[in-house]
Amino acid sequence: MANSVAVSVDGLRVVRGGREVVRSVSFDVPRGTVTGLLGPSGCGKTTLMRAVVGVQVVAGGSVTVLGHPAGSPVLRDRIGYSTQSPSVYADLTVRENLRYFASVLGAPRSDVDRVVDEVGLKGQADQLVTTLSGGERGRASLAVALLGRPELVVLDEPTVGLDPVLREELWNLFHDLADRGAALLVSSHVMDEAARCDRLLLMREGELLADDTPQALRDRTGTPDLEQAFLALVRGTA
Ligand SMILES: Nc1ncnc2c1ncn2[C@@H]1O[C@H](COP(=O)(O)OP(=O)(O)OP(=O)(O)O)[C@@H](O)[C@H]1O
Repeated sequence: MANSVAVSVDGLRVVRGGREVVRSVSFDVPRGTVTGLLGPSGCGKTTLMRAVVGVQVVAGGSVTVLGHPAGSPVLRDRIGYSTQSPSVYADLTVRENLRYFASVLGAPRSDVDRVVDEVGLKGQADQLVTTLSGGERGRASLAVALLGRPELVVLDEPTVGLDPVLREELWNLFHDLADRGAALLVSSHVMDEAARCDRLLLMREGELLADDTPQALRDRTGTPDLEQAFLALVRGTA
């Protein structure tokens, strides 16, 4: 039987610029769920995601992804990662970018139309990336991360700058992907997105304050509001 844990992080420590920005963090990301990574700007979310996708030098601890050490070459086409800065070629159209990345990743060509549709860029598929809005460019990057149906999808603030309708559509897409068995690790610094996650990792100053379901966090802190729950955890009153 396949392991139900997609990512296992144990005692992870990361030092950047001479400062420990991730301090002994441990958690699992289960398959078939959307796990949210939430916390204020600068708390270490991107650094943690970089460690999971295997592009971050770590000072200690271990990160195991789909049964392999993070960064193993065998994981290359099993993980989709979308960074905060769009990583698509500005002088190509959306479709040209996706065809190129599909061939690099060995994903079927039919995937191009699927992911264009999933991120809601059908109307812009033949537009040059340079002419896209910021939100559209971000979605083009997201489309690249979804090529090849990765088992783990790591998305760094994928809904920044999007209107509420698009945000809703993308969160529905994330849950569809999880229902099909993928593990998603999605960061946000907007607390109202926390309620949309199956599980939450709340981070502050390089440490994990909580690793639980939204409901359990509300129950534990005695507040119906996740922002208030976060504040209660910060103040140590929960
Ligand atoms: N290359 C670097 N050199 C030195 N310090 C760094 C470097 N990259 C990040 N940091 C520091 O590490 C800490 C964590 O940064 P990180 O980008 O992981 O935060 P974040 O939670 O993703 O923030 P945001 O929500 O603003 O993107 C920050 O204090 C940041 O200033």
